[in-house]
Amino acid sequence: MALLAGRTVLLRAGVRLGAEAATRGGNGARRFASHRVLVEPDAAAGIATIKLKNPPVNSLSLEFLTELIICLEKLENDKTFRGIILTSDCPGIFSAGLDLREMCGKNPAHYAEYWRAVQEIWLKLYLSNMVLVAAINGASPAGGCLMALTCDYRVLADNPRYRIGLNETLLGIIAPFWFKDNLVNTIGHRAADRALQLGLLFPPTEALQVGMVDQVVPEDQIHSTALSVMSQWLAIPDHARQLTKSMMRKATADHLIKQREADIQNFVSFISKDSIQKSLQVYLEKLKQKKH
Ligand SMILES: CCCCCCCCCCCCC/C=C/C(=O)SCCNC(=O)CCNC(=O)[C@H](O)C(C)(C)COP(=O)(O)OP(=O)(O)OC[C@H]1O[C@@H](n2cnc3c(N)ncnc32)[C@H](O)[C@@H]1OP(=O)(O)O
Repeated sequence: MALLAGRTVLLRAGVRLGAEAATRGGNGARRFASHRVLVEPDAAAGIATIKLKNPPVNSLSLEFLTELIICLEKLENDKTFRGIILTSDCPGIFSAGLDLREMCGKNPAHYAEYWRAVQEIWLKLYLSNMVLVAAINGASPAGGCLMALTCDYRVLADNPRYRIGLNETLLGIIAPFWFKDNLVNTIGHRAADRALQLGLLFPPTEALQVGMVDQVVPEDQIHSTALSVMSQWLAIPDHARQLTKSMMRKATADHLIKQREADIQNFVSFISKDSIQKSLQVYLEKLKQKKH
């Protein structure tokens, strides 16, 4: 059933899927992997585990986003799968968010192409017909947090270094309205107002308290917990759950869909400003110097 999916992916022609491979797993399910997106299918259970693998920090580059979008489309169109567990293959990092190098020192056409891909991954995840469970096994700032927020349920590993939140203001940039909408829908208006203005990154206990995640578990239990949550969600008849999900999310998604082009133009003109470019460069430089 395709109640929510089925929209077109608008992406640059010629983006390579790298070493994409499709083979048959032990249980007969197709196993497909690209350079950076590993898919572990469990056909019997109807679940695919997506492991993000773009070391060192799973930053969301254009190529990585493109691979992820294609992977999600394949899974969405494959009736074998009713649920996805989204997790990371990079130790200690779920995702560092948008790749700052895609937003620095490039031309307006590149910024526009990049932003369209960011919008697309959000729409694909947020409107998926499948049950999405985020098994957050590492730090999850900004775009990394946003990916987790699109899921139906979030389990976070209990490690004080695994902070999660929309920290855009700390970089001198602004979370777009649809990041904000997704956060407000998750933690409520007052908590989102404070979290966004201060760019808060919540450690696990606080993330649970504010409702940013649904459960915090010891790190070695993250996958088993995600599987058990998934089986609970998959016990609900698909049509009822999907229609309910659509009812809950459609207005938020439509808010972006109706003004996608204007949102791209806003992003391009904002990110192209000298002052913003300067802030991003300083932030990147600080990240690099942190090690030395
Ligand atoms: C009227 C108003 C109109 C408004 C219009 C609005 C328009 C919209 C505006 C723009 C909106 C943009 C939204 C942005 C969303 C984002 O996601 S921005 C990205 C935010 N991410 C972060 O702040 C995370 C930064 N990274 C870290 O904090 C740490 O790296 C980590 C994730 C906690 C991991 O730490 P550690 O394991 O110690 O690794 P590091 O040594 O720090 O990093 C390793 C290398 O990776 C590089 N790197 C890290 N993060 C990124 C990244 N996001 N992008 C690119 N590269 C990254 C880091 O520099 C290191 O590189 P090397 O030194 O070369 O090894």
